Amino acid sequence: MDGIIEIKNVVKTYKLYDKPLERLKEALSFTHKIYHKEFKALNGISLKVNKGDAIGILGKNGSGKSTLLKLITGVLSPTSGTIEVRGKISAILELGAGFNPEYSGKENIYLNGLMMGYTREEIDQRMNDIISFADIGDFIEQPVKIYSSGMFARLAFAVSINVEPDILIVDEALAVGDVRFQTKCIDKMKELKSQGTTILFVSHATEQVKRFCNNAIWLKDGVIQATGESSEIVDLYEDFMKYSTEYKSGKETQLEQSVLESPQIDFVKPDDPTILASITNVKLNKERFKTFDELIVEVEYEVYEDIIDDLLLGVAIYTPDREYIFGPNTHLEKIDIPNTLGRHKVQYIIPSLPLLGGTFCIDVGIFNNEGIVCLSYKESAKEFVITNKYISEGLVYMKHRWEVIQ
Ligand SMILES: Nc1ncnc2c1ncn2[C@@H]1O[C@H](COP(=O)(O)OP(=O)(O)OP(=O)(O)O)[C@@H](O)[C@H]1O
Repeated sequence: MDGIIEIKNVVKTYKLYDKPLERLKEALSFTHKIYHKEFKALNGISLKVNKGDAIGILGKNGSGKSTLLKLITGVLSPTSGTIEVRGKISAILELGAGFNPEYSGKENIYLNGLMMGYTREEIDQRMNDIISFADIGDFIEQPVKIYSSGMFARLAFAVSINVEPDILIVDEALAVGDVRFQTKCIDKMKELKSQGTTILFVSHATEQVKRFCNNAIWLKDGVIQATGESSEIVDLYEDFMKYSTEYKSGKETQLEQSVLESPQIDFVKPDDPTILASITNVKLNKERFKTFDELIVEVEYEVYEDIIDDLLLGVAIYTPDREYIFGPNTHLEKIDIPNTLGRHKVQYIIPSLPLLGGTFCIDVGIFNNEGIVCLSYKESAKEFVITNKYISEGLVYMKHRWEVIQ
């Protein structure tokens, strides 16, 4: 089936001038001298949106979100590439766009409705719904130039969602309303969604995107960095914003290559007699997980003494900013590990990872004397990412139940 919006290889270039005068100089130049630099706000965007999709658009300031939405609504045209839209769009892009400041709220409702192709009679039929949704009292008869930004948002929203669009575009408009109004808008957007309206939704409130949208795209420097199920993309995006970890492809490997990059050489005792043991390799079963997946950390280590008493292995999980989450060791759990001369491998297995979304690091250490003397320690030996469907909020999923008492 064809998408309701199809974008193919779209580039949008802006001309940047160092001084405003240079724009004029360029326009008047007989020799066609170029005074501008070119800046690609969008660089090769391809996207297909299906009818009934609710798509969240994520990206930090300047990543190209508004430019993309303006291209879809036709306010801007692309420098190259094609955009096809099959349906009536209602958009709240910038508050105030499409409103005449001198007109009253009511007159602006007519203005907007007519611009969307409705007749006066059709607008009259919807007028009461729009006014009651906006809920700004007598201000509806006042010129909108005296409105607060909150009132403006109410009116703009009321108009946009009461005109039965095929595609509703909401760019950060909710942020200005109060919580009660936001709830009302989300409820109305849900209603539209259930009736098959396609929704494009830009919000810095990523939880809203997670809850409301089925899919999301993450724009970075004018290109689509990742696209997919909304809560997975939100997790990746939030991680990037917190830790600047680059998105890695979701390819799952059997046991991936060690970060320690030690080549597989024969076991050789080091010359340095103070080195009693050493961690030589750490592998994970994959680098991207979902909550409740099995995590396997395989630790390879070498012992250079005939025997090391009380040898213990610890594996710890941290957040990238070194918040300690969990760190058991073989001594505490009375597990014997090989402690004689040679190379050994031990697996640490969490059958069902309770961690919710995010990036995590694994430290690995071998010790003796109940963990007091460290023989070898690898900080952040491996890193893994957890992305999920929206199942809960917080850091870990705890077993729980609910009971209704009354
Ligand atoms: N008319 C313009 N002329 C020149 N550059 C522009 C113009 N409009 C936008 N840009 C630049 O294009 C880039 C993308 O801007 P855009 O407004 O699409 O980003 P955004 O993701 O919506 O940002 P924000 O979250 O701050 O609204 C930015 O670097 C911006 O400075």
